[in-house]
Amino acid sequence: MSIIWLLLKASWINVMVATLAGAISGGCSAWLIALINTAIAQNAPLSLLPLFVGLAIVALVTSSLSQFVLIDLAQDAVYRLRLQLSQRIMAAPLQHLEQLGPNQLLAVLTDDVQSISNIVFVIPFICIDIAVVLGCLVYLGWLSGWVFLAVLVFLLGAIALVQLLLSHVYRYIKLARKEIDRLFQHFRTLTDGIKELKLNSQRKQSFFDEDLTVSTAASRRYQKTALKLAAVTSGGGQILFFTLVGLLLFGIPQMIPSAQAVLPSYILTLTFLMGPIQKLIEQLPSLTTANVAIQKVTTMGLDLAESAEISTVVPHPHPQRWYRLTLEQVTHAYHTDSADHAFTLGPIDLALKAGEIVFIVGGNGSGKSTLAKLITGLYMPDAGELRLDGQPITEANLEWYRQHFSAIFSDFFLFDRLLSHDTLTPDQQAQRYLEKLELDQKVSVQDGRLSTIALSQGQRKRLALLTAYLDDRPIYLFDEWAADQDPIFRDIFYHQLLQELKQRGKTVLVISHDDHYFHVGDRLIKLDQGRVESDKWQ
Ligand SMILES: Nc1ncnc2c1ncn2[C@@H]1O[C@H](COP(=O)(O)OP(=O)(O)OP(=O)(O)O)[C@@H](O)[C@H]1O
Repeated sequence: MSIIWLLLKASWINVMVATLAGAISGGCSAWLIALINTAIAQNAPLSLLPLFVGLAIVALVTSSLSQFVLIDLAQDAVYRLRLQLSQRIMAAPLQHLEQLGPNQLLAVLTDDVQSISNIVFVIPFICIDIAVVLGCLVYLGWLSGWVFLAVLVFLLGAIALVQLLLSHVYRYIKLARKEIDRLFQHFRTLTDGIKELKLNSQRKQSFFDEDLTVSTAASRRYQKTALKLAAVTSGGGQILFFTLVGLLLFGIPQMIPSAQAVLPSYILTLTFLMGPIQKLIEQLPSLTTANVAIQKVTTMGLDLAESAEISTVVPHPHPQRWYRLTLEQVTHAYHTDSADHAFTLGPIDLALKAGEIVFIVGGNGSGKSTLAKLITGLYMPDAGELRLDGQPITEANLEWYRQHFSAIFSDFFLFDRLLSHDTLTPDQQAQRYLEKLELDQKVSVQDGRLSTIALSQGQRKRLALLTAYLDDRPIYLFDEWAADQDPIFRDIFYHQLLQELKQRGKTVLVISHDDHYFHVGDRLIKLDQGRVESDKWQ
């Protein structure tokens, strides 16, 4: 049923057009059957030929129209679903996405959307088959009210039985879908942890036997059970169909003697119906899978939409001037399953001035990156307030606020497409920076794209710095940027690049463990267990 809602939401007018065209096509098909019955009874008089040809043409044209409308509708629905989900992911708060984890998001974006897309492909054919079945039922009703009533009672019983079997299919498909989340997690281990797996055969074997095989086997078990139940349902449907034909042939003449005359027409119509009914039954497992997928996508979509940040138009996407950024009693807690190990940052009071080089230091897990995410607006404080030049940062101006920052986190992502806001083209600007970062022998830029990003970690970080330079934001944040640099370039970074940024009026926040270089900062903020332990100007 969810699939119908998906289509109705896409465009109920088109659903109506398709339904009407499908109904006409189904009606014409039923009429054709009636005509064939009449023709057989009357030795096929030629006077019936024009009607026969006309009905066949109308049935074909309306069925094609209905299919075209449904093809557009269904493919548009999947298109919108993909974009809407991606937009919702982009709009969801970072912490919420971190809690969900990449596996769940990927499973929905790939597996579920694919299941929906698969069924959407056959929806037009399913609808035409339904229209033909309904049209024929109307014809059967017209042939004989009593026989139709008997057939209807039988069909309702059969549908209830099929529905019962389907509810079990649904249960197993849901269980199989649950395993998919776990499988995606293992696939990520396979791709991201391949080096570690290759180097440790014991770990590789235990991962393969105890994680990957267990999940894959569970998924196979549930899928097999679901498909076998679906096969039983399909076989049951066929048996029920033959039971109905038998009932009509041998039972009805005993119960309703007057119906004897219409029975040949009934049997012919039901035999004609066998094709569409069989096809409908064959689609049941895919329909059930798609419904489970739609439920998953809807739940995830609603969950993301509920937590979505307010989308705002940023009035000045490249802000340059600011004077004072303050954090007042700001706190942030990570919500984990175990309350004993939950980490809380703050309350923190800080005032940052434009044009400073500020070092944020402290031991592992002291909260430096968490503080960086709060300062850059990636996390909203649980309590307390951020203010930029006295203006409180709320959801309404968060997007604008974030545009003040260019950050390279330790788990940075490198885009190969460059953006530039200068009068120079990105290629010209980037070439200058490539030389400065000693990468011009390795990488070139053409049409705003880097020729390669397959480089060493230190070189990739230099490319990230290049994109940050091109961003040209007023505040730069580097989270352990120099950790992967060779001693010579590390020295260039602390002594030359940071100073150049300062001379250009930029504020630079540097998270660092390089205590040899702490002295190059104007200020040193030391964190310990989520609190500011010391804050010194030097
Ligand atoms: N996504 C997360 N979910 C739950 N807890 C987290 C998450 N990220 C960090 N933490 C917790 O917050 C604490 C502070 O982490 P944070 O990354 O801010 O420290 P850090 O000072 O940057 O450490 P390091 O020097 O090792 O990079 C950690 O001890 C961890 O327990």
